[in-house]
This record gives sequence, structure tokens and C-alpha cells, in this order.
Amino acid sequence: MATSSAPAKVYLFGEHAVVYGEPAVPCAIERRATVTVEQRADTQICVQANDLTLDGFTVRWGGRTDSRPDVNVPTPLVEAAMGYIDGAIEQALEAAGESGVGFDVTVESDIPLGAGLGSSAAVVVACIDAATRELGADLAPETVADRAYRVEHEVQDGEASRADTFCSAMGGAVRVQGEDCRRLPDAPELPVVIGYDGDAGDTGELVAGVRALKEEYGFAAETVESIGDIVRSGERALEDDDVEEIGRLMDFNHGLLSALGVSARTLDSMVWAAREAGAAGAKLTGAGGGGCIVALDRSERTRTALEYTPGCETAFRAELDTKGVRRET
Ligand SMILES: Nc1ncnc2c1ncn2[C@@H]1O[C@H](COP(=O)(O)OP(=O)(O)O)[C@@H](O)[C@H]1O
Ligand SMILES: C[C@@](O)(CCOP(=O)(O)O)CC(=O)O
Ligand SMILES: [Mg+2]
Repeated sequence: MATSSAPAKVYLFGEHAVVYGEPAVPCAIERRATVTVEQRADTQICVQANDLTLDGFTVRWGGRTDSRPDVNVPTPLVEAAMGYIDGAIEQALEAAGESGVGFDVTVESDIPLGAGLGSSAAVVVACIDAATRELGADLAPETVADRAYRVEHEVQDGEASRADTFCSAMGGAVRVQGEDCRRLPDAPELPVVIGYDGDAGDTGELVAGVRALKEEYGFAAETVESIGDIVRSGERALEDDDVEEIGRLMDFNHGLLSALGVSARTLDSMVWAAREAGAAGAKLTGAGGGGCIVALDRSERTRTALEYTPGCETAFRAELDTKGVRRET
């Protein structure tokens, strides 16, 4: 039996545009998905999944006698979860040079699902790490990241960046542009506050929507390029530890994401509540459509204001996670 965990992340800058080769800077936070993998005597894959926003379900597939999942939760969720776990197991088997092995997989996650905090990447990264160790192999975090990216790419219908998976595997703040993935040497000490509307967005669908807009309108393509410019300015502000400037750029980034159609009324309300409470800046994080915003505020004012904002289910402070994927005992 092997257990690994991997962290969630917020995007300081650059989600969506990173899918088209612009840079992005995500940052790992101290909320984790933990995955336990144990070999079975047969060839089935049996997944037990739980997280904050899920009542929990068990699904079993593969093997000779039972190839249909036996579950009690909505089909799209199960299909997506099966896609991620199936993909992760396939990558682990390939990495360990094995085939035809069945596993019991248990997922426990503190990361709200589909909320822009990268629950999918954390689950896949932790699952690949645990499954390869269960098979006697040991992969470097960079290799886990690369294999996890292939899974996200497949599940998101061929459109995904390496940002979420690299960040979750490596921890800290990272910069990703195409295949160029690096850890930022001095992870910034940022006063991150997160607001969550209790809702979820479908990453694959939202990415496809941006792609369609970009193909239809030249100015949408330019908007994507402008997000790249914001990220480049953001990197300089991060080097200077200039929280006010980082915040201004986050505000600008949110405006452009909103123009690309991936915000939501609740996300906009939370962003405005944060700004009015004195946050240095605020933006949605991840794919959007519902889920989380990220704001910067050293004081408690933003968190308190968010808690009283209609549409906000919960607000919390998030510490930077410098560890990335790790073995749990
Ligand atoms: N605890 C979990 N158990 C099983 N599957 C999970 C869990 N957390 C996330 N997932 C998978 O990840 C998907 C959400 O990923 P995505 O839409 O990319 O949003 P995000 O990565 O922002 O949370 C879920 O639909 C599910 O398939
Ligand atoms: C929209 C996107 O840039 C980030 C998606 O993040 P999340 O799955 O919503 O946490 C897609 C990607 O980079 O693969
Ligand atoms: Mg995701």
C-alpha cells in the first residue's frame, strides 16, 4: 500500500492564456488531495472518492466480470473521475513497465472540486506518485508532473497546459510557458485570501469556449496576448515583492478573463467585495464559470467582507505550500 498527497493551487496570473503558449504563474497552497493505492489480486480498478464537496462514492471497473461502474452519483462526475484515475493508473503502469494489474484507489481531498483550485491535477499527481511507488518504481516530481499533464490533456479533450500539474507536483510558485516549466526561486510571501461560491465550472467546456471566441474575433486573440503581457509585468512585480502592483495586475487580469466570458456573477461579486474591503487586487482563479477567487490582503478585512457577500459560501486564508507531491506514511 502506498499513499501520496499533492497540493491545490491558485493562479496569480495567466490561466486560459497559458493554454495558447502565453506564460502563467500559479502558486501551490496548503490544501491537499491524498491518494492511497493498493494492488488487487484481480485486474479491477476500484475507486473510493471523497472530498469536501462530494458525498463520496465508490466505482469499480475493468476486469473480466464487471466492466460497468456501479455507482450512485451523477454520470458526468463519475466519468470525469474515472478518466482521471484511469489515466493516472495507465501512466503509472507504463512508467513501471507493468500491465494488467488491478488496484484499490482511495481519494481523500480537502480541495473543492471544479472550483479552480486544481483538484484534478492534485488527484492525478498524487495518484501517479502512489501507484508507481506501489509498483516498486520511484519517479522524480518532474516526471510525475509530465505524466500527470498527459492525463489532464486527454481528459480536457486535448486542450490543457502543464501549469496545474507542474505546480502541484513541484509546490511553491512556478512559471509555465508551453513546455518550459520552472519553479520560481524565491516563492513570494503573499497574503492570499480565497473566496468560494460553492459552485463548480467545467474546465474542458470553459477552455473550449475561449478557443471558440479566439477563433471568431481577432480582439479575443489579442485579449489572450494581453494576458501574457500582464503575466510578464507580474513576474517583475513578484521579483520586486511589490504587492500593490501585483494586486493591480491581478485586477486587470480578472477584467480580461471576464471579457473572455469565463467569469460569473458570484465571482464578480466576490472580486468587487474584496476590492472594496481594501484588497490589493482580486481575480478569479482557474477555469472560472464558478468556484473561487483569489485576493491579496494582509488584514482580515477581505476575508470578513467575503463572508458577508451574497454568493460567497466560505472564505479562508491560504498559505503557500512549498512541498509539492509527497509521500505520506
Ligand atoms: N476527491 C476527488 N475524487 C474524485 N475525483 C476528483 C476529486 N477531486 C477532483 N476530482 C476530479 O477532478 C474534476 C474537477 O477538475 P476540474 O474541472 O479541472 O476542476 P479543478 O481542477 O479546478 O478542481 C472532477 O470532476 C473529478 O473528476
Ligand atoms: C483554464 C486552465 O488554464 C486552468 C484550469 O485550472 P482548473 O482546472 O480550473 O484548476 C486550463 C489549463 O491550463 O489546462
Ligand atoms: Mg483542473
